[in-house]
This record gives sequence, C-alpha cells and structure tokens, in this order.
Amino acid sequence: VGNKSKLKVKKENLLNENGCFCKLQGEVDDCSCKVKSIDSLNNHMVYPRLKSLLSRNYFRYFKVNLNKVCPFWSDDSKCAMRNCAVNICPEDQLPDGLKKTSTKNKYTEESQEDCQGDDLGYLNTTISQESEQAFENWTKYDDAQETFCEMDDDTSPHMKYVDLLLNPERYTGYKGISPHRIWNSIYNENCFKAPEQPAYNPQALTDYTLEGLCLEKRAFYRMISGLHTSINIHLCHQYLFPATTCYGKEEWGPNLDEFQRRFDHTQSNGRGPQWLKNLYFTYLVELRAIAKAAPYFEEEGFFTGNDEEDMDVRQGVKDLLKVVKEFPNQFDESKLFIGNKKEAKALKVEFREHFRNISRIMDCVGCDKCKLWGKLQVQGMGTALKILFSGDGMGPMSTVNAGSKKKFQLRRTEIVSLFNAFGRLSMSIHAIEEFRKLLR
Ligand SMILES: Cc1cc2nc3c(=O)[nH]c(=O)nc-3n(C[C@H](O)[C@H](O)[C@H](O)COP(=O)(O)OP(=O)(O)OC[C@H]3O[C@@H](n4cnc5c(N)ncnc54)[C@H](O)[C@@H]3O)c2cc1C
Repeated sequence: VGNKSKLKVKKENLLNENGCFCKLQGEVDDCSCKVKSIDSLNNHMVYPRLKSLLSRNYFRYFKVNLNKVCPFWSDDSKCAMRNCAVNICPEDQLPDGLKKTSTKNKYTEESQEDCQGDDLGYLNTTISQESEQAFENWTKYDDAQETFCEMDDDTSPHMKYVDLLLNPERYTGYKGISPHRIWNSIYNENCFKAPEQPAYNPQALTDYTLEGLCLEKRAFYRMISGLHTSINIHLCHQYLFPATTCYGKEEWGPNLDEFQRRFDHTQSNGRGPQWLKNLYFTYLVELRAIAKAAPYFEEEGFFTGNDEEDMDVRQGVKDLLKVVKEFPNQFDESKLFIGNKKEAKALKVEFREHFRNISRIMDCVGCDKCKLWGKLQVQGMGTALKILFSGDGMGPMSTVNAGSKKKFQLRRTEIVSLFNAFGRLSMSIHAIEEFRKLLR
C-alpha cells in the first residue's frame, strides 16, 4: 500500500510539473492573489451560490440581436450543425415583468399612464423628427463615453429574448477557418503588441510575448486569453460523444483527451498551462467589479414582476456579495491608468476602442450558440470594465465621472451579462478541478 500511494504522489507531481496544471500555482500574474485561494473561494463559496442564482428568471433571460451583419467581412460560413442553433424564447413564456404587453413591465407606456393624469403638469412633448434623431445621436455618444462595448440597439425588431438555461454553452462543432479568423483578428488586430513584435500566428503557435508591454496592455491580453480559455474549457467539459453503436445514444460529458490536447504542456507547445492561468486573471477582474459595484447591486430591485421571486433573488445576490466583498486579495484597478494624466487618458481611450472593436467582432461568429455566449461574455466583461474604470464610486449617489452630474447606472442587460459572464468563469474554474480529479 505504501508503494502504491508513493507512486500516486509521484504521478500527481509529474502531472503538476509537466501536465496541464504546472502553472496553476503561486500568484496570478500581475496580481498579489494566489491561484489556490481563488480555487478555494470559487469552488466552495462562489460557484454554488452563482449556480443557484443564475437559474432564476431575472438572470436566465438575455435579450440579444443575433442577426446583426458582421461589419468586418462578408463571407462568414454559417454553422449548420444542430448544436449551433439557438432557441428563441416566445413572448408568452417570459416572466410578466419582461413581456412587452404586460402592465407589470415598468417600461411600457401603459404602465406609466398613472403618472400622467394631472393637467397642471402637462408638458408639450412634441419634438421634430430631426431633433429626435439628434437626441438619439447624443444619447448614443454619451453612452459610448462610458461603455466599453458596442451594445445591441434595444429598439431593433431583431432583439429577442433567449432562455440561457435552454441554450447552454457547450461543444457545438464550430471549428476551422471561421473561428480561427475571429481569434486571429482579436489577438492580432485588437490586442496590443510591442512595436518590434512579429504578427502573432495563433495556428502556427507563434509566441505572443508580453515583453515590453505596460500593465494595462498586459491586462488586456490576459483578460481576452482567459475568456478564450473559458470558452474552450466549456466545450471540453460539455463535449458531445457520438453513439458507439447503431442503436446507442450520443452522450454529453467531460472529454479529458480534448482538455489535454488544448492545455497540456507538451501537447500545446508549452503554452496551454499559461492560458489556464490567464483564466484566473479574468476571474479576478470580474470578481473585483462585482465587489466594487456591491453598493449599487444592494439597491437594485431585480424586477421580474413576481414579488416573491424578486425578494429571493435580492437575498441571493446579497449573500453572494457578502462572500465576494470579504475576499481579501482583490484585483487592484487603481494601479491602472495612472502616471502622466494626458497619456493615461489617451491609453484609456485606446483600451476602450480596442475592446469595443472586439464586441463588434462577436457579430461575425458563424455559429449562433457560440455567438450568443460570445456576445454575452464580452458584454459582461465590458460591464466589469465600465464599473472599474468609468465611475467615481458605486454608491447610489455616484456619478459617471468626477464632476459629472450623470448618475452611474447599469441597464438590466449589463447586470445580466456581468453575472452570467462571471458564472461562466466560475464554472470553468470548477471544471478544472474535475479534470484534475479525472487525471489522478
Ligand atoms: C467567440 C467564440 C465563441 C466560441 N464558442 C464555442 C462554443 O460555445 N462551443 C464550441 O464548441 N466552440 C466554440 N468556439 C470555437 C472554439 O473556441 C475553437 O475555435 C474551436 O474549437 C477550434 O479550436 P482550435 O483547437 O483550432 O483552437 P482555437 O481555440 O480556435 O484557438 C486558435 C489558436 O489560438 C491560440 N490559443 C488557444 N487558446 C488560447 C488562449 N486561451 N489564449 C491565447 N491563445 C490561445 C492557439 O495558438 C490556437 O491554435 C467559439 C469560438 C469563438 C471565436
């Protein structure tokens, strides 16, 4: 028995040194937080709470436009596989508060009639069409100053609610030229590179070096790479195994070989373990955004039109926020965009523009299911960046920028995408633990 357990320890050490997990130790790059403490926080505290919260009506319906034209290239090959399709949620199956026709929807004209009965307060609200257009443009401009994402236009007839629980992120079979073009464009055209660095060729595994890049630019790359890791972990974790006999059934489950192909030190030319570590960086950024915006979320109603459900969700969110706020080794956003004021401001603008571009690229994804989750996760990350870098604080009286009168606000879609995006990262870290066990 002694020899057996020694062998087991030896095998485990070998896996940790050479396998997928060799970098998952020590501190997360550019942060003072240990990988181990994130594993423990996430797997025991955050993951179970988020899992339950994200199944509630407020968080499970996401409004999205999957029909926007790709602004960068035209020949995107549409994935025709069954697993790429998204089921749209019919209006009658939505919670009351989200139905267009419902009097419980606090945004419909009917539900606002109560406030308009008083003649003395009459305002002539007619405005010319040109003025309306101008107002719309101003609002878009104002919004663009504070958001890091190109948001879908809420008035478009193509905006549809999707039930995220019925359309889980998992293996779809989307591979080849189309996703490679997306990742290539993201890393080569939208991540930052040192001037002397050659073009990154993701397929040829050319090294993407962070040497010579400032903290902000390193953070940008790590966040994107962490997102890429998370997407790929999900497809390995919820993989579709074909039926093995004529009468057998296909089965969903974790595919260890696929995980190793992507993240094992030897099989990925030494780069997979670092990609796994980047996931922890992305996690820390979104964790910090949720902690920072806690005072805002503590005041949020999480309205769906069902009082009991809304109260439960508020309670669940408060419970999660308590855990998140108590975590001591948070990402420190105050170290970014400091130094020379003019240069820091210009860098922030550049950072925001690059990120907005990545949100536009999501409309070029050629598989609807991947596009849905890609858009949601990029929007969620954009919301985290807005929280970390746009406001002067997060209390109910906070404003968008110091000196501005505009109150800091998040739209429902931003809250839904942030919590779900964080939920994806949380699930990925949890899945790593499962793969670790499978490898033992
Ligand atoms: C937005 C988006 C969403 C997607 N969603 C899904 C989905 O839900 N289900 C599904 O089955 N497929 C999805 N895909 C496809 C999936 O991500 C892969 O592109 C596909 O499985 C092909 O994998 P690959 O091995 O060729 O490498 P890819 O993942 O396509 O990567 C291309 C190259 O990038 C480099 N690379 C890989 N990982 C990282 C990293 N973490 N950081 C830095 N560089 C890296 C490597 O050099 C690799 O060769 C999605 C693709 C995109 C663009």
